[in-house]
Amino acid sequence: MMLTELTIAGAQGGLRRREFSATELVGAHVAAIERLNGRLNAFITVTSDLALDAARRADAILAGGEDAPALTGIPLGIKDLFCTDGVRTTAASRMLEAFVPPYESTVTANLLADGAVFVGKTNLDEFAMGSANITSAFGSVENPWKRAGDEETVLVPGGSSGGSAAAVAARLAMGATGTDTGGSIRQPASYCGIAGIKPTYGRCSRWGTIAFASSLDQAGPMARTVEDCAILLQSMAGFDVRDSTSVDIAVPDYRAACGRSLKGMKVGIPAEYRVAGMPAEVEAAWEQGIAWLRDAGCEIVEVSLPYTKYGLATYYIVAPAECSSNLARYDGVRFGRRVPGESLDALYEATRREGFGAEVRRRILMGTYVLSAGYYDAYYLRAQKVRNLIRKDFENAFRTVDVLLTPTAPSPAFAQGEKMDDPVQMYLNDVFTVPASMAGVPAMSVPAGLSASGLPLGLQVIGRSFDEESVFAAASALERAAGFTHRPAVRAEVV
Ligand SMILES: NC(=O)C[C@H](N)C(=O)O
Repeated sequence: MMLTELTIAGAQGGLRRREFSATELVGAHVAAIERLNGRLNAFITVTSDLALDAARRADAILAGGEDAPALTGIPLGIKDLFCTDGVRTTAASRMLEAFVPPYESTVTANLLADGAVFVGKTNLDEFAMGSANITSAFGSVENPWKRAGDEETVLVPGGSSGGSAAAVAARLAMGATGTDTGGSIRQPASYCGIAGIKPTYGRCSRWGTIAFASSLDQAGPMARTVEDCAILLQSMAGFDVRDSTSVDIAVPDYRAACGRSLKGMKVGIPAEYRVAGMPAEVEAAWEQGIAWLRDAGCEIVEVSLPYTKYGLATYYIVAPAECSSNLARYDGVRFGRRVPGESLDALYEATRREGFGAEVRRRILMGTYVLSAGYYDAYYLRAQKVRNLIRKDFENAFRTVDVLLTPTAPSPAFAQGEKMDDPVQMYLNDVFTVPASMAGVPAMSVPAGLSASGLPLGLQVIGRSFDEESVFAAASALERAAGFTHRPAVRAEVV
């Protein structure tokens, strides 16, 4: 049996039926990481020994009988933005190169309590700022997919959770955690041919997740199937007194929502997402998705989200503003890197100049500018007002429909080196994902098919606040209709 090909749902059964042990399952993934991570660079830190120890403990628990927690023995990658007790957590930044947290984030603590085994910390854009995983201080990540007939060109995995997406696609982990501020789970999932959900803002605790833009950051799972994402989110989600923005409402049975009948579900197609210049194949994948949902019994309704066109512009005001404030803590005094200087100001400057990469500095500068006296009203305050209008757009749409369907990204994965010198081109990758982030509503990317060049294209399902169940139901119907069994060129079994 090819253990690295299993889904989480499949492995849960196999472990309980003793078809293989957790040590074998984790061992197969650790071996795959050892063979492939040198090339893909999906992990910043590999924790093989810790993982194999945890796998042995998992086997002892599984031997103990039926009530082993749900994720016992399941190997996962953890985005290196989640603090992990005793395991280095870098945010892919030189600033935190040697930071070993003395505590565990709530999301990873929840996964550990359910028995999950962490095989390592996955690469990302520095402080989660980027859409191609090229801003990491630990080097870029290679997308395991190749354009048809072109083994040479290295493609980006998307970002910022690019290491998580590449690791899951290449079968180095069965699932992974991601975080999504403006698309960081959904866009890399789309580029790497896997599923990923950004839950409703407030569904997962942000405690112990290194902050980028606190009013937008949300943790979520990435895995090869919709059901596996449901299984992971079940564990990750929940109220936490330590995060005042986490919401105290019950977490429903997400797995039961997968495969639920869609008869009578109303699906909105937002007119404003038909942007000029969208590649024909992305549009075609979208039309196909609409047809699949109609065939599954949904009623398709045209809706309007008029403020969508301001989504990107306002995101790139609000997110940098919050980032400039959150990242002020990296001053060389309290923790992280310190570069000595003759005065306190000199120490701050030297530390921040050396510790932050170009994209992080750009965001801090933009953020500081839009928050500064004289510009605050013109930019930040206005952006917040527009954000409210974007949120109202969604509220209005969800009065008549249950979910929305859109493409996840305007293109398939692009080549490393492309769009590097043009930040605005890079920001445009987020055009379809950012509005749901601004509104705080849940949104999921699911693989829908391949482009003419043989690369995965994702579709996005957006739902009402706290109604991830409808999102899972629609996404699993799309997954079934798409029958996406394609696998990337670079993966565990082919090396
Ligand atoms: N963090 C994210 O959601 C990624 C987004 N592309 C950004 O650069 O802000």
